[in-house]
Amino acid sequence: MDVTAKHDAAPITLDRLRKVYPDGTVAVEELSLEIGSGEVTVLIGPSGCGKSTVLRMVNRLIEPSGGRILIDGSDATTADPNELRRTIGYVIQSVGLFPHQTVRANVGTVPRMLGWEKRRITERTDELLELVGLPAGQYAKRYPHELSGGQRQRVGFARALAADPRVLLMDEPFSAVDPINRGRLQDEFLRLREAVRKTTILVTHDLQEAIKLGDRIAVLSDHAQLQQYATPAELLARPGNTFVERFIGEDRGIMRLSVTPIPADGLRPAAEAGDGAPVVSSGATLREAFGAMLAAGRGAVVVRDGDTPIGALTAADVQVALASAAVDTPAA
Ligand SMILES: Nc1ncnc2c1ncn2[C@@H]1O[C@H](COP(=O)(O)OP(=O)(O)OP(=O)(O)O)[C@@H](O)[C@H]1O
Repeated sequence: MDVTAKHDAAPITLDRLRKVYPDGTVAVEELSLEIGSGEVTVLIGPSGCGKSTVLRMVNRLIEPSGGRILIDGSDATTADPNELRRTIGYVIQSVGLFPHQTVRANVGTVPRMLGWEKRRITERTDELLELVGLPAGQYAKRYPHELSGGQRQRVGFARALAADPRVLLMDEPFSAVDPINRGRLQDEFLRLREAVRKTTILVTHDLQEAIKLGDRIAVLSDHAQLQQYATPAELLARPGNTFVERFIGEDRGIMRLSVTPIPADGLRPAAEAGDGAPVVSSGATLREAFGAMLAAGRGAVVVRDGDTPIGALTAADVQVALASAAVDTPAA
């Protein structure tokens, strides 16, 4: 059985979505957002600005006070909440695994609710455990307390994918994990995304994470007011207003290095890098190229396409490439 995309991903439209809590708190004033099929959209903004409220309205853990949520064109706000949740994977910071159930039973939760045959559930859970790097032979029979925090998070991710949902909601999924494991889990998420393309809304307060994982980033201010909705490169090159500029902060230039590719047509002859210069691949970012120069104590790198050197890039070229990327990037 193929564990990867069976159901197509679905586009999501938030249409003038609103939430006022019973005590009168306006958590979401009126938010409209288009999320493309198979894309990862990150919601980011200051604490208390309404990110989790927005996310939890999509799977109706919180009932909207107004507006609509269209998933693949149909209105989620009028769907049966239980049925809706079976088509939406949900990953949260504290994972929420059932402590008295094995890893396999945890991952099989939704397929069991859907009445799948036992054998099909076992096959599916074992494949997903393999996919998230926890081979079933070793981990399926363990209980959550017999796993590390990062491993529990992976089980949570496998569980969210079990019934092949069209949509994934992730609320601070990596924030309870230490920085080293967080980096690994983020890398794994990127790898899994290639295999399992789900429309994903991810909430984080970590800008680096947003830039690394998001196809698009929605920057929100209090009451979930949308300040800018753009790709990471656009956001960093052209913050839409002073709120976004302040939110991104002074590391904007450095962060832009990691979203700007090496310019294929702006390279010098490879020989100009000199003997023994460090090598990077043509698909690398300016950050990787600059990092390789710093690590080797050299002023240039050789850029290779496979085994073939296609040119050289100097530290000064990095600066020029960054400046011209700002000009080339279309306005958000
Ligand atoms: N059940 C509730 N009743 C009243 N107000 C609430 C309730 N839940 C959340 N709020 C308020 O709604 C606002 C938005 O909360 P929410 O949890 O969505 O923010 P957030 O951006 O996810 O915050 P954080 O980044 O700190 O997790 C906050 O002012 C919060 O205090």
